[in-house]
Amino acid sequence: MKCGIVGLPNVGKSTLFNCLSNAKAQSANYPFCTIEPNVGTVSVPDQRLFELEKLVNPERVLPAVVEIVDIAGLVKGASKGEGLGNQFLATIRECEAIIHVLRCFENDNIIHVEGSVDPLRDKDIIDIELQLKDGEALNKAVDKAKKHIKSGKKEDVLTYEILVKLTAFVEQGNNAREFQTDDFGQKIMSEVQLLTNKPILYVCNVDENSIKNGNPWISKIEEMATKEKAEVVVLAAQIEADINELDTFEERQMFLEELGLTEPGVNRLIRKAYDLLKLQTYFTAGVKEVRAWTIEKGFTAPQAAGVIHTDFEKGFIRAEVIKFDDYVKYGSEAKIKEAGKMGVEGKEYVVQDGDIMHFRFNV
Ligand SMILES: Nc1ncnc2c1ncn2[C@@H]1O[C@H](COP(=O)(O)OP(=O)(O)OP(=O)(O)O)[C@@H](O)[C@H]1O
Ligand SMILES: [Mg+2]
Repeated sequence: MKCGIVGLPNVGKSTLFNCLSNAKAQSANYPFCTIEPNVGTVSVPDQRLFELEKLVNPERVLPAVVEIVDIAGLVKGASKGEGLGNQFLATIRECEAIIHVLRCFENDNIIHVEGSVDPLRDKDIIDIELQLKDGEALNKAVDKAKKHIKSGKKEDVLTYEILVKLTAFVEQGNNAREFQTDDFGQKIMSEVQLLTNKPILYVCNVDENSIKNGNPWISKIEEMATKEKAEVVVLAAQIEADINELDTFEERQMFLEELGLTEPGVNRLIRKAYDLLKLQTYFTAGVKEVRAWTIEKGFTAPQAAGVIHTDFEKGFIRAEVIKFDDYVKYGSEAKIKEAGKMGVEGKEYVVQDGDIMHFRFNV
């Protein structure tokens, strides 16, 4: 599961990537600094892990991770191969969700490829390029679907009709994710793997001052995002990157507090990205290791077990489930059992966010 960071050149994508990830990307004040995509894994901050650590006292703690890709900047004409055009778009296609960075900071020393700060205009530039690319893909899909309607099958006719409507919708300058359709339409749409149908989250990259005093662009971006049913995160990538460089936790905390923050803005971003990918967490807790595992929402117990090892899924017998709140309330597995709070669940059980799981299986 990957999240791609997109935006115009020189808006702070690599700076953001560096605050998020252990991998380091080159970030500098010139457009097209990034050419090859940078890939990094990001730990998902989760307070519950700290609480379980206190209770279980394990040898190690492993958080959930998501993969983040820092992509080259996109310019007008990218869909026709301008800038790093097509390569850029291919990388986005491989991502399951998009983080779109919008420059909201003024700084005359940092080149803006459009000559001025206007994040809504910038957003439109990117949207148009992605829509053009989707238009190409859709026209091909329509041609293909047209051949199938000769079969006379109702489903084929419907597919064709939906694709024609969707193509017109996108060609009129809309993102596919806003197309109103039923489940069947959604399925058809997902098969075309459109760039503008990926779930999206906007990052307002502001300066330090805006964190304390606000920034006029934020409300405009929020308004736009509400219409799109997308999420917005406001953060100052440069200052967060600087804070990240500090050696001790105490120092970092002190600087954050000076900004009026209790945690880095990127933590909020990671959690939202995790949500955007429709992911959730369950835990395993033992003396050797307390660990967060990533599953898709709706996974059953055997599917969740399969994330640890395929044998766990194949040989699944049952799962013992403790609710996180019970773990904290009773303090140990023994006491939870005593209180009759350990659930025993079968193959049909749908794992809930925060469940602490033990799997019984044979191979
Ligand atoms: N919030 C911010 N406030 C001030 N300066 C910033 C902020 N975020 C990033 N910058 C500066 O903007 C410049 C461009 O940043 P960065 O290299 O991260 O952009 P990019 O989007 O990755 O660009 P490219 O598309 O060329 O790879 C850097 O000099 C960085 O220090
Ligand atoms: Mg970059």
